[in-house]
Amino acid sequence: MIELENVTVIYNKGTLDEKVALRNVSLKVEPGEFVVIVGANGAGKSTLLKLIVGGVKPTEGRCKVFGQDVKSEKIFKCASIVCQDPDMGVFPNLSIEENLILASKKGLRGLSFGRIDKKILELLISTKMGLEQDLKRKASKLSGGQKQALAVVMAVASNPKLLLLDEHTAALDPKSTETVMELTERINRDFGTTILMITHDMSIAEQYGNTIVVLENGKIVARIDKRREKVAASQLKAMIGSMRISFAS
Ligand SMILES: Nc1ncnc2c1ncn2[C@@H]1O[C@H](COP(=O)(O)OP(=O)(O)OP(=O)(O)O)[C@@H](O)[C@H]1O
Repeated sequence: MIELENVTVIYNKGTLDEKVALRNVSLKVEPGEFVVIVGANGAGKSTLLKLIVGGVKPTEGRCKVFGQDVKSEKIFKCASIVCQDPDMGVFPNLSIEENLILASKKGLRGLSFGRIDKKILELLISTKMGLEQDLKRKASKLSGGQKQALAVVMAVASNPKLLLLDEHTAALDPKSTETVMELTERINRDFGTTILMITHDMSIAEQYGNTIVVLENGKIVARIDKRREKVAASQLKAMIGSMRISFAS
């Protein structure tokens, strides 16, 4: 599904501001995998996600998604992204229902509002956040946790093959974090959606996903298959170097 071959990304190449963000990175992600990406600030995690959606191009090497070189307009139809700010993932002046219907029509022309898909409504109910109780409520009236749960459900409303999550629980309290992570896991398990998730929370990395990719200074320094070996949050912290980052756990 995703194949990076010796990818190097250099920002502002040839200028005084030149910055190597990824160095000779090779990575394969299979369909249905749930990959957790960890690493200190500046390690290159967001650059990796930007590469996959075509936001940056490899300076060297090759990045293929769905078997082809990345073309942003094609990726847009098959992938969704949720970032860390709960206000970025929802349309505040639209109701919960309108947000979901709009999200399900991603990439289609026109805004014909219809009904919410049964599968999406069930997913919303499964969060136990009460979102389904008043679908006419404006998104601006929701709590941060509710907004982020809605943003994740919206992200899968268009049946994407790939879900990219950039610290999507970073702004949430522990209870909402657990709810949103359980929702994330359910999407991977029940829909088979491939997930790439960045987190600074090592207890989340320990608990969720099947693969952990550790980035350091633009290089992949470890790829851990959790189905074969267990890894504790404390080990991950030690691996990254706890002096260089403040962890949530
Ligand atoms: N648009 C840009 N122009 C120049 N340098 C950039 C740009 N984006 C990122 N960088 C640099 O590239 C390196 C990798 O950045 P990136 O955002 O990928 O790291 P990260 O691991 O996601 O960090 P964080 O955990 O702080 O979000 C950093 O040194 C950063 O300063």
